[in-house]
Amino acid sequence: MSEQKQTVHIGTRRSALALRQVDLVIAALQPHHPNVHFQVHALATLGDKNQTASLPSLGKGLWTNELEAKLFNNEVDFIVHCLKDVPTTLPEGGKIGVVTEREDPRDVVVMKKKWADEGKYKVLADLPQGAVVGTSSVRRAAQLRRQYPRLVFKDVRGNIETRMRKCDEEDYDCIILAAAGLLRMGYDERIAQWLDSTTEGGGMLHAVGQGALAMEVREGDEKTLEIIKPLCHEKTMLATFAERAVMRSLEGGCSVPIGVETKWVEDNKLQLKATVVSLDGKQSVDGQTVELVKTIEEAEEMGRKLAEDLAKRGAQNILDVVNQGRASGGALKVGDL
Ligand SMILES: NCc1[nH]cc(CCC(=O)O)c1CC(=O)O
Repeated sequence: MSEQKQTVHIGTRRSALALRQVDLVIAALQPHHPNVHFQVHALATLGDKNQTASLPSLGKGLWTNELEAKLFNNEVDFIVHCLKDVPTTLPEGGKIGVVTEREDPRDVVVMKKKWADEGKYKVLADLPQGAVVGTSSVRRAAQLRRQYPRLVFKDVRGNIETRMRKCDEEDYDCIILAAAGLLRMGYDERIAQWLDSTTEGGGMLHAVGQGALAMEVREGDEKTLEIIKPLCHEKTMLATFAERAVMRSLEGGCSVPIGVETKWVEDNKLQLKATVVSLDGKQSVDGQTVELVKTIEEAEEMGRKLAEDLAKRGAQNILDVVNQGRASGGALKVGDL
């Protein structure tokens, strides 16, 4: 008699990217658990439903709250998140059990199709005075304002396909996206320029956790943890937990102008860079450190220490202005400045 199949329930957003990510997770887990049926539960979160408001105005948990409700009422056994969308402090009872091996964490430029086809503009430095860059990320807008003060920044909301369509058809010259989303969806050919701390002409540091997937479980659910742990990538988990500690210590959220970059420079030595930039791009505080990191605790302590260094050198003042502006309903759209 065939062995009874066990069913494991997975929660996910229902965007094309999120569904693609769950497919990748199931394809990687199934060989480890041939007798498990993975059942996908997809839903729209606040961030998916509200495609018009600025991201900062939607608050923390805009990509996760509804999924965590299903986790805590036992409708799902774990959630597949984009780690960068997971607030740095989880609700009571939630735990990040697994972080997958990271896709390329960089941000990239997608040029308007007309410009790409004509070869008119290839990189940000080619764009003329007043050219329009689409992004709803204050992190992206603040850093690029600093590097390219002649450019104009304008909100662009929606999933990857929607944002590329708006770029091609509406009043944008380019948009800024995460490479990871484009690569997972097979849109590699739309990548015009890669942006990181070494980009010629001016780049930027990526979002905390960008490019990594996180699997959230109920605290103490060792059974589910046992099922998903084959996908845990230690170096990515350590690096992203150091990044998350920077943001947590600066009391930032998903929508604050904090950029990071991590790199394993020797076997167990982690290089951590971070930057905090004012929304208008005119003030910034940058820092970096290299430390021996072998445990989550060491990773988080590294992030905390760098955050304290940044705060002492003016980063906290920059973030206080950002948060005061938000509290008074100030500039919440990247185009408001
Ligand atoms: N909510 C936006 C979001 N969350 C995660 C990704 C990219 C995929 C990743 O970082 O793993 C994106 C799209 C983007 O920033 O362009």
